[in-house]
Amino acid sequence: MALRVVSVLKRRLGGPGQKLLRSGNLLSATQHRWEKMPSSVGFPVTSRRSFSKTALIVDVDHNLGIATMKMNNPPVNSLSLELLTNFVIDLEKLENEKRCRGLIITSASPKIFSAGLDITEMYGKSSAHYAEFWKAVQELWLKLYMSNMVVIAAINGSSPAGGCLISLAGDYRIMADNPKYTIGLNETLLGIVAPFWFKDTLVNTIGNRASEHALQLGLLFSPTDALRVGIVDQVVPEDKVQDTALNVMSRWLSIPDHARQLTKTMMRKPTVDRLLKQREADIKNFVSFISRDSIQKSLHMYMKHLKERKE
Ligand SMILES: CCCCC/C=C\CCCC/C=C/C(=O)SCCNC(=O)CCNC(=O)[C@H](O)C(C)(C)COP(=O)(O)OP(=O)(O)OC[C@H]1O[C@@H](n2cnc3c(N)ncnc32)[C@H](O)[C@@H]1OP(=O)(O)O
Repeated sequence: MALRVVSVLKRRLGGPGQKLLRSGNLLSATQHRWEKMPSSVGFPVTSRRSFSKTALIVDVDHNLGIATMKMNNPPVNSLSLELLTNFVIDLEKLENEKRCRGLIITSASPKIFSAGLDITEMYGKSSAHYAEFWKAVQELWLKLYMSNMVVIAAINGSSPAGGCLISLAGDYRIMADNPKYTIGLNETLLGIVAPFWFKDTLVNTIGNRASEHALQLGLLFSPTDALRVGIVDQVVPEDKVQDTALNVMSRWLSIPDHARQLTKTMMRKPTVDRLLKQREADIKNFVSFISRDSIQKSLHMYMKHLKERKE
């Protein structure tokens, strides 16, 4: 199957996309190599590099120009300060790899894409810790939302709150068709409020009315409902998520990088600028909000509820 997908990738880049690239004199080293491949054989992986850090496994296929990043923070891929920090470091590395044009984000442990922000980072800690944590959350969103790479979320499990934000920050979302999985910004269920830039990212994806409805009620959507409302772009059988991501990537990579990137910037920059203009104020706001006794109590109760569910 993987070879078939690679053939599709080569065919796609040999088509109109390739012509566009040629006319714009924009062929990247990776695409040159693709062009030389005879179409009857699968694409040999001659240059593959992996780096694995705590909580993140990154695999770069230089021939395809695609990196796959697997969140690997058991049991639920909660976004701890460490995971957020490593995520940002690895994104920067990939962004600087000229031949890496596409990124697929997924989970190393099927069933949970990511449980969102690590709640234990948000209660019973110092103000300095909350500030550091929030800065890392901001940093990841800023880097991901404005990435020069094509970013596809291969959502192979549940994806509440911060997990949903990571998916929304990408360019395209593919979710596994399993009614047990849910996705959405459910902050209000925890007694907290999605910050304005979480809200903006959702509004940019599904529009104002659907966002207001989803945010006020803290809705967690099944894959079918997520597709209906537009939170995800495609729902596919569980075992087809990765191949579909590669296939979709080939379509996106057939567009000349500079044109696609400028378009992405044009669409997203106003949203990003809103946070950049008030980044420090947003951190202060988070610290003061999360430090409130009532909020600390809500988070504590929520964690207790998560644990009691199992008993
Ligand atoms: C007006 C101004 C506003 C300014 C801004 C201020 C406010 C703050 C905004 C903050 C935005 C927050 C974003 C977030 O992402 S908050 C996190 C939201 N996440 C969730 O609600 C998900 C909670 N988890 C679950 O629903 C489930 O765990 C699951 C992901 C569906 C997985 O279910 P299952 O496989 O059954 O696993 P368990 O529930 O048994 O969980 C296993 C252990 O993991 C712990 N856990 C789960 N989620 C988290 C988490 N997010 N953080 C930390 N730990 C988590 C769970 O307690 C279990 O622990 P145990 O084994 O020790 O019992």
